[in-house]
Amino acid sequence: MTYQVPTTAQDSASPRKPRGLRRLLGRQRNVSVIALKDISLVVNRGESVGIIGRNGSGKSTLMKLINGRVPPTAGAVYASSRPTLLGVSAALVPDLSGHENIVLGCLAMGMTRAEIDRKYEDIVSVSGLAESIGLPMRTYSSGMAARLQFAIATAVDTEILLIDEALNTGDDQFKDRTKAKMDELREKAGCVFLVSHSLDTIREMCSRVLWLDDGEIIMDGDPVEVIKWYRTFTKYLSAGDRVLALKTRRRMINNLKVPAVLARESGRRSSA
Ligand SMILES: Nc1ncnc2c1ncn2[C@@H]1O[C@H](COP(=O)(O)OP(=O)(O)OP(=O)(O)O)[C@@H](O)[C@H]1O
Repeated sequence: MTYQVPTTAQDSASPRKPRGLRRLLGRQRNVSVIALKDISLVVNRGESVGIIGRNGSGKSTLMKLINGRVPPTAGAVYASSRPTLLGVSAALVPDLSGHENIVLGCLAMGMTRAEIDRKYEDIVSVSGLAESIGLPMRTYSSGMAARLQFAIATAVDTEILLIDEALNTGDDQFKDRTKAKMDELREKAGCVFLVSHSLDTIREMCSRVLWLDDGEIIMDGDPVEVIKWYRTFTKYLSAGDRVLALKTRRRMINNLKVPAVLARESGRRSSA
């Protein structure tokens, strides 16, 4: 997956001196940023997949690809239904109350008024905001806003849920409720993807973990094992030992088992 980014950096290769504004801004041209390199994975019903990795490793890009928000520049993503992407930046309206935002958010996700009425109490209960639900959202802390957003997003009957960093702002009580909600979603034969820098959250919530680095899958498997090796890698980096860090990275990639991706014609879900 490659992004095309316009840049105004001076073109040192050009012998011609730019004039005026062009000189000030430099020559505009596109540079390619490779966000994901040739990755391949298959996720089955009932799995909750944590995605970890350093800043810029490609986690959010992978979520946007799975969701269909950005099209892949090569390869394809196949899903059995349209995934729902829950991100902390999704728009709720600060001047409206929690109650009004629930109605608005649910309507935006395609729910009917009858469905909203049926699910309203559950949404408020998951958010844990019963006492503040009549107050404008701008009076909420960022953690409270994230809780409301999580409760709204998970109310929709979605088979594939993508969560990008939304769980890290909640307190311990909320974490218990989100875990219960995620278990419920998995039991409904769906699957959940969770991006987070909180390794504890990932270990508690996920049945499988992907470690991404520099656009590549480094490890894919048991949460405890993947987190252990990711911690070892970041520890070496923090200590300035790039050689050991890269050795660890290479060793993990060499052990990686790339899944057999079935052709679309087979009728089975697959991704590339
Ligand atoms: N819209 C965009 N246009 C251009 N480049 C982008 C865009 N979004 C992401 N990138 C680049 O793609 C790479 C992967 O970014 P991405 O946001 O997927 O990483 P991330 O693992 O989610 O990072 P973080 O942990 O910091 O949120 C980075 O090099 C980033 O600069």
